[in-house]
Amino acid sequence: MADIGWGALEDSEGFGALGDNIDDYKLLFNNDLNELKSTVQNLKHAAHGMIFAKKPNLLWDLYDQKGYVMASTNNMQVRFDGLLGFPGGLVDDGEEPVDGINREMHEEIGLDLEKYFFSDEHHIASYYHAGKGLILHFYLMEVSPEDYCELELKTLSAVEYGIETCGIVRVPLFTMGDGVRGFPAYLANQFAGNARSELIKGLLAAQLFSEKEMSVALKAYKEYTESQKSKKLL
Ligand SMILES: O=c1[nH]cnc2c1ncn2[C@@H]1O[C@H](COP(=O)(O)OP(=O)(O)O)[C@@H](O)[C@H]1O
Repeated sequence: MADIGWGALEDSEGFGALGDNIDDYKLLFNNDLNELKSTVQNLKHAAHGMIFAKKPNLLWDLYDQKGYVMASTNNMQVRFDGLLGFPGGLVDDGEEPVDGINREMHEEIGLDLEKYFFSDEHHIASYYHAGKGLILHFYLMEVSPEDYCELELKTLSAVEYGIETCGIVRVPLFTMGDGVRGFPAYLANQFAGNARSELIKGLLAAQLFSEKEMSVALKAYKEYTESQKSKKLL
């Protein structure tokens, strides 16, 4: 494989560097955000969003699917860099995060901004990574199941499809008989930034999972990843 290094990507490669510890991402409250803006020079912002629809139905007459969650594009494993993440991206200098997410949503999933756009009301959390000088803003938007399916189809003709985005995936919202396959196994993928935590937060905020259901799923995910550490996989 040719090693061509970073080239033109060099300026931004540090933001996506692998090996983050989830504790590096601190949840911000309004005052924290204002204080950071006045005290830290060269803060960089990124904004990502989860689009979901609620449609309880039984997959194979067995598993309650609860609904649809577009937890990805802009690159999920499937991202250009091999990771999973939500649509969105870096906010341009001088741009507001909410304008950044709308721009990125249009570029990456072809979101029709005349019909759907993210506003401050959709913002549910922001996180700060001090080492990277990066603030991640996370948004959540519900659409109807019919519109969700239409949005999915549009992703194939988005400007960035095949470049930054390699296709969307739906997140399985159920757990199978072995207690791992389904949502817990999905969590064991590699995610960009703190997208795994954002997904968990988004599913709870959307009331697609109860706290109890989530804690059972997280326990299964943790036990599974722990058990994999001692396995020879290749
Ligand atoms: O879904 C996500 N949630 C949280 N952080 C993410 C997600 N996707 C990417 N990131 C992080 O956001 C930053 C910007 O990456 P991204 O690839 O989205 O921006 P870009 O497409 O503008 O280069 C990186 O630090 C990356 O690790």
